[in-house]
Amino acid sequence: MGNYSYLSIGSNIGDRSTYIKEAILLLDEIKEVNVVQTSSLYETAPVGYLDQPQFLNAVILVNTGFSADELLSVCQEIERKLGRKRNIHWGPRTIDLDILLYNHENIETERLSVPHPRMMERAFVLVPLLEINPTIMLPNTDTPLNNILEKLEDKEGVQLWKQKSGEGAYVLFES
Ligand SMILES: Nc1ncnc2c1ncn2[C@@H]1O[C@H](COP(=O)(O)OP(=O)(O)OP(=O)(O)O)[C@@H](O)[C@H]1O
Ligand SMILES: Nc1nc2c(c(=O)[nH]1)N=C(CO)CN2
Repeated sequence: MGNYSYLSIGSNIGDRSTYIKEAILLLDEIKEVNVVQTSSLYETAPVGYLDQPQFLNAVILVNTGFSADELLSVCQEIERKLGRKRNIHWGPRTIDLDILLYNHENIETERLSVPHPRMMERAFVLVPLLEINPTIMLPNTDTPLNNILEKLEDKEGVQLWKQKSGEGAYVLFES
């Protein structure tokens, strides 16, 4: 499967870490998706809509035969399976799966913008992303994402919650 994509995962309702593990399992079960790397889990202060519980966030790297649009549909199906309700914009959710990057492509359609349009202003995305790829560059630029993270104020709002142990898809599943 020739495509690589980084996905951001977040949850701030219920058993947050189980929702995140379930989402990773459901993705990895799909024939056309292979979860290659998983970041640690981070507890993060909500941004955008502040009156809601702390999130758990992670970033994963998948290898996939799907197009970016097909991958988005798969992510939205997993959100539905895990009971995501869209009541308040940026509000609380059982699970959220966003496409951060897809190969080195720039994509702009009705339903999909890649790179994710808000990823550069989100320490809850950049910290786990840089954990699994410390030298990642903003696609088609010579800008290291680490330089962007250094300038963000909300780094303090991102705290390690569960350190991953080893590499691969299931590093968060050990008890
Ligand atoms: N890169 C992307 N990843 C996921 N959804 C995207 C992306 N680009 C555009 N979208 C569109 O955004 C719409 C709203 O997504 P969602 O409700 O998950 O937003 P959110 O995750 O709460 O907010 P944010 O997009 O700021 O993280 C989706 O229906 C989807 O069509
Ligand atoms: N800490 C944190 N804040 C958020 C998050 C998130 O995943 N983590 N997701 C949002 C909408 O996608 C809005 N705000």
